Amino acid sequence: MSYAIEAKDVSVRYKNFTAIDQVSFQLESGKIHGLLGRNGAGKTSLLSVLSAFRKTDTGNLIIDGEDPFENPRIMQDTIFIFDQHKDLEYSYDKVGETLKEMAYFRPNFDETLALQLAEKFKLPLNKKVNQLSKGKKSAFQAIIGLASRAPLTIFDEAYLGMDAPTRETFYNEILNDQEKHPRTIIFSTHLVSETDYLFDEVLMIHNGKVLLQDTNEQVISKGFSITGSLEQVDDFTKELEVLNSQLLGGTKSVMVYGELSEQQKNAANQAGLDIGPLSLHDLFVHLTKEEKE
Ligand SMILES: Nc1ncnc2c1ncn2[C@@H]1O[C@H](COP(=O)(O)OP(=O)(O)OP(=O)(O)O)[C@@H](O)[C@H]1O
Repeated sequence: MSYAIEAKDVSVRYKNFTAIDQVSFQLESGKIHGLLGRNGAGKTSLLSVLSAFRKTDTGNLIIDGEDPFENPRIMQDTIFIFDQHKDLEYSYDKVGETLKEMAYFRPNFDETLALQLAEKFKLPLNKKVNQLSKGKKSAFQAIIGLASRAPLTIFDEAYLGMDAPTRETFYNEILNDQEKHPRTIIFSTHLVSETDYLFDEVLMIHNGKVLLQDTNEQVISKGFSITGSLEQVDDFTKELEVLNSQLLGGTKSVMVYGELSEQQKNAANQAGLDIGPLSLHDLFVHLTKEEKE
């Protein structure tokens, strides 16, 4: 199974508004891809074409070698979990029965896993789906997403309504099952600080454009905090991309994004500057900051 994705000049438009603007990227199969973007960045719009819900307005999208739109094979192999709480209001069947019935619709559905997860998420199997609380409805959908073991599994802010311990269970179960049954997972979020450990690769979008795409490791390796005396920090960072800076008395601390050579790191040490790492959260917050914020 090789659910690699290739997007070339893909746009998504709503009448005159361009939500995704000629983006190109490749997503490797069998990996967990973090799709990061602020509110309105275009995450759901992009996922709507990746999940074959709608056709791209420009460009080419190839999933597992084919155009996914109206493609029964790719659609069967894709699961798109998003906030469907309104639809679930019309689900009058019991949780346990609904999970068991999923096997009819999803060829790889693992009923045993679904029931184990229902126990972990403390889902009452005898309750009707529409009677579940908001967080439990999200857990119910997350279980379907995981137990379907779809070659292309898409979670669009699928944790909405879950409390913090439940979200952690969800994240850990993604990692557990992915280790045993690798698939291509796209996980969209702006809760970067609590999800960063999930991602093999990161696709950051902003105002409908790709801001960066790389392995999580590579992205992190380009973020640094540099702290020291005001003059030394200013001198050292004059050629670097400074994301943010803070001044406390005569001490300045800046966040920079870019490669630092060993020579530059040695020079910083000699100048008495402290160099530290940045988190994916820090990078996300500062790389997507608008000028007036
Ligand atoms: N049906 C629509 N008609 C017009 N504009 C839309 C429509 N759906 C989305 N948009 C616009 O497209 C842009 C991207 O929206 P989208 O929902 O894809 O963002 P998002 O990154 O998923 O945001 P959030 O994190 O807030 O869910 C926004 O400016 C939004 O207002």
